[in-house]
Amino acid sequence: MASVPILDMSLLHLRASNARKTVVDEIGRACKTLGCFQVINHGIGECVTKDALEVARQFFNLSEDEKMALASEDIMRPVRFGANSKEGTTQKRLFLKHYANPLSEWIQLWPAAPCGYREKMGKYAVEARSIALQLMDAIMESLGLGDTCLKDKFDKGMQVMAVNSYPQNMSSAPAVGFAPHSDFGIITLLLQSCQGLQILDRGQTWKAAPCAAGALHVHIGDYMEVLSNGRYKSLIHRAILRSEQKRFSIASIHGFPMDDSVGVPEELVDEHNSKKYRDSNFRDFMNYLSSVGDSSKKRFIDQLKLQEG
Ligand SMILES: O=C(O)CCC(=O)C(=O)O
Ligand SMILES: [Fe+2]
Repeated sequence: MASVPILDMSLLHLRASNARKTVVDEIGRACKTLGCFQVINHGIGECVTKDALEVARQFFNLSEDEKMALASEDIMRPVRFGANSKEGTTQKRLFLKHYANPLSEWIQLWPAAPCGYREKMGKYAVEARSIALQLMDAIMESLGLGDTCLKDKFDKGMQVMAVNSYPQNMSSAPAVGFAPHSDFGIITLLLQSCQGLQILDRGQTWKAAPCAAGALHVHIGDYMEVLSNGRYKSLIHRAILRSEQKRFSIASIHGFPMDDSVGVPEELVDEHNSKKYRDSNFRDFMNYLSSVGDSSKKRFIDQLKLQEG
């Protein structure tokens, strides 16, 4: 099992004391040494997370035809349903992806069934976004960029919800349900119905991530690697199938506004630290994705790296 720091988010609100600084430093250390951490006391109620996982389960329980009628397979569409059979794994992960911010703009495109999907997933999406904003602020603060104009970009930033369903592993051999990858966004909040997430630690060893009740898993995406000029590397992770049961997870991925370019902040570039990544935006990522397909072993971040020297 990976030793993932569990941080108390309520301490972030104590601006007047040293408590906030202590947590910000701990977050910075976790981002640097591991690329992920987990948070407790984040303020999202237990019934909100339970309801979101429950409507996810109900969505995947619909017939194939019903699911296909509620979402498109087209990679460029805002509500997308698909399977990972192309990812080189033997058993299928099903996924539903949709945008979530601003919610009022997207929610009417979300699946109209099962009953309560929009309301319950929407409630979780809004709360997850609020946590993500607080965490992105804290992470920028840990880089010494607390007062930059990035706040506005975070506020108007995009949010993609990836709702995943993994079958029970029926074979006696371990099986990967989601091939190794890093997420393209700035940070990802991951809610899991049970254990199954594995992270590649800095010793290049796969370790199971804990799944404690009430804790949310947070990891660094490719765009945070760019925003930190490589100080915080995006986390490579995968999901394995459980032999005991089906598994569901909801990844809430947070980025800049869709058309805004993400680049290395000038504060992080000097004569000792060259700019390590080129500017890009979400559309560049989508174009990259449609050019390589889901099966790519390459990571988007590798396309952004500038040559040293
Ligand atoms: O199901 C999981 O634990 C991982 C999901 C994931 O990595 C993703 O949706 O990007
Ligand atoms: Fe992921």
